Amino acid sequence: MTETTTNAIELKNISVHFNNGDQQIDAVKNVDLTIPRGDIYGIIGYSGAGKSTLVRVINLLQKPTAGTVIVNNQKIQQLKPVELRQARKKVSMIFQHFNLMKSRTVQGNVEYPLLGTKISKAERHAKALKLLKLVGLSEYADTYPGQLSGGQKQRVAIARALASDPEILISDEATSALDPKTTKSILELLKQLNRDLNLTIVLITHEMQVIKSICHNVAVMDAGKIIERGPVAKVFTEPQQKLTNDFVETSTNVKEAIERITSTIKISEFKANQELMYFNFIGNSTKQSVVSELSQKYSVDVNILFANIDQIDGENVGYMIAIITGDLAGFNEAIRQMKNEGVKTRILTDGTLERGDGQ
Ligand SMILES: Nc1ncnc2c1ncn2[C@@H]1O[C@H](COP(=O)(O)OP(=O)(O)OP(=O)(O)O)[C@@H](O)[C@H]1O
Repeated sequence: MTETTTNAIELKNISVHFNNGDQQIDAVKNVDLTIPRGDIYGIIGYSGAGKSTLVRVINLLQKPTAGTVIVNNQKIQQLKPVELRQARKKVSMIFQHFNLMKSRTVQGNVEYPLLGTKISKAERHAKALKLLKLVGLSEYADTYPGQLSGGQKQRVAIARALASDPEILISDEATSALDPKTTKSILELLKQLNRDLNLTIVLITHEMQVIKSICHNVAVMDAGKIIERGPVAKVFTEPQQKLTNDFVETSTNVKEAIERITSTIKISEFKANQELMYFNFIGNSTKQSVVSELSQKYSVDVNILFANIDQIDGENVGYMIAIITGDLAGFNEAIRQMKNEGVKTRILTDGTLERGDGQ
């Protein structure tokens, strides 16, 4: 008997090895992963990190070499084939390339998972139409996939994935082939399904932007391991690993901004009372309050070169790069005060975020 929990998925000490001729590939190495019911959980990593292999373990599309897979409180490796078939229906997948059948209509594609089940033809039709309405494609029932845009195809794939009334939806790079606007609309749809159907969503991506827009929690994978995990707002503002930091900086444009700024201004010509600084703040601190606090309270001058505010899992997160001019005492006091208020500061002396730490 497995203990009953509120977790949708528990992977315990999972390893997956492939044999490629003489070579063994360790695609997943001793991974533990717990995903609460109703969560939107992101898994991010570069190509080859082992993300797809790991999520395919959830419905045993990929048998793990070692470890335990618990889905909906069932140890699914112990299920009989007929029970496993039932359990698998509760876990649906969507993919980057939609995998629709060209020769069937949109409605035919959505009905496909219901063929061979006990429900009647009329019920099947009604269910497909209801799902097409849910994904905003009612008027496309008789259309063929070839006549649809990428975003519409993904909506059909989502409707088809929902046909078996799943409790878990796995999205494997489902927005990677879509433009930014369409990506946004598909992510909005996933968010809505998570909310309205209490669908647990496991979302694989290589883009932190995607994680940021809909996930509550995130795990970062590298070379078969989870190297960092936690609530998205925390991982975003306090990345512990360099790889995580790279993903964060790329998605916030901070890295690009630093490169642009340090190539256009000459830090070597700064006066003794000038610093190039990076600020990062969550929640109520705003660009205005950071700037006004610095300039009014501590008599330092702030010349903003870059500023950006992000929404991460419902929280405001701000990033700012500025040249600060002022006397040392006021400057140090300002930094101390901001640190107390949760504003992170770094001196970008050599043009990178790695060196020079005002914290
Ligand atoms: N069936 C297989 N046989 C042999 N090696 C495999 C197999 N499936 C995956 N691999 C290898 O396992 C490693 C992890 O692959 P996986 O597809 O899980 O990574 P990923 O993070 O999902 O990357 P991508 O985003 O490119 O799909 C890679 O080195 C890959 O070549």
